[in-house]
Amino acid sequence: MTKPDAQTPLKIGTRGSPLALAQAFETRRRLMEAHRLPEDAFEIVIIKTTGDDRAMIAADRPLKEIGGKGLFTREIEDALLSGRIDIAVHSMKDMPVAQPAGLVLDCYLPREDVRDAFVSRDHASIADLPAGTVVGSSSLRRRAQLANRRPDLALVQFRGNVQTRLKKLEDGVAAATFLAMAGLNRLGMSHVARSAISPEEMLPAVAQGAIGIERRQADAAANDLLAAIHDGPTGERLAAERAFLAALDGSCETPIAGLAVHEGGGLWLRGEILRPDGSEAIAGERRLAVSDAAEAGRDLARDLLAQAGAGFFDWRQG
Ligand SMILES: NCc1[nH]cc(CCC(=O)O)c1CC(=O)O
Repeated sequence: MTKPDAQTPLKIGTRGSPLALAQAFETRRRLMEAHRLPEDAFEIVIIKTTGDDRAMIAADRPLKEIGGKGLFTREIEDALLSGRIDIAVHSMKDMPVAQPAGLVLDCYLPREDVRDAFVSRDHASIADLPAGTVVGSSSLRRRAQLANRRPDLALVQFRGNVQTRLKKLEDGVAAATFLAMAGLNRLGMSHVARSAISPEEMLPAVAQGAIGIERRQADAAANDLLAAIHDGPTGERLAAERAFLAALDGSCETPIAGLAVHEGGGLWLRGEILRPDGSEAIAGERRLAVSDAAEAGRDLARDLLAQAGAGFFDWRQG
């Protein structure tokens, strides 16, 4: 394998937010350690995405209204395909279940904490929130789950990167919000979390806490480099979760939660779908062999869809 060096560094593409950069640095560190390469064998290339711009302009609108998940990945994938970058670092929870032709996304770093963090100055947990408290979140899943569990609370849209959202809390736009524990940990900001929310209370997003690294299918050198830092157990968990998501035709208009954990040599997969207003939630689980991840994920999705019945997805037309 031809290894990258200072003359021909491996170009690592990433968005420019502090969290995205922390993820790119972690990827570089793991590649340096696995291959005994110096830092200058890598170049971090920041790719500005349409999503970053539009999110800035329309900070108070739901993501689906400004163009959805793909907005944040399209330019990065174009940069990969054109050769401007060699690998791309992503939060797996933001990634569609299928990649464009010519690209592969099968390298995952060891997963961080999968839980959501409860963030608030005055309150210790969701249970601690008085009726009528204003909670900020623009995540369809978190909004639906909170409305389902606590219909007595008020929700406001709350988007932007971690720093922006914390500023909004400080400014009193809301009394509490949610962030991924993984993001806070990677930013060295775990102190911001008042408590971690258990998956029993709020099942996290599919792939939450996992970093994925995308490459060109034909790039054998990148394939070899990435194989050394891939975390197999994370791959097994995401295989089940993403099969579940794919079978639900998961778009960012659908509140979906899913989590697989290893248990007794196999996997325990839990899933939940909700109406966006929280008026109905349908949950289920499967215990499965690791080798059955794709089939079991699809099977759980079919089960939840059958329980949901006609009408559950009517809001999709709205
Ligand atoms: N949608 C934004 C996003 N994508 C990934 C993370 C956190 C890190 C992760 O889950 O890996 C976040 C922020 C958040 O939900 O607080």
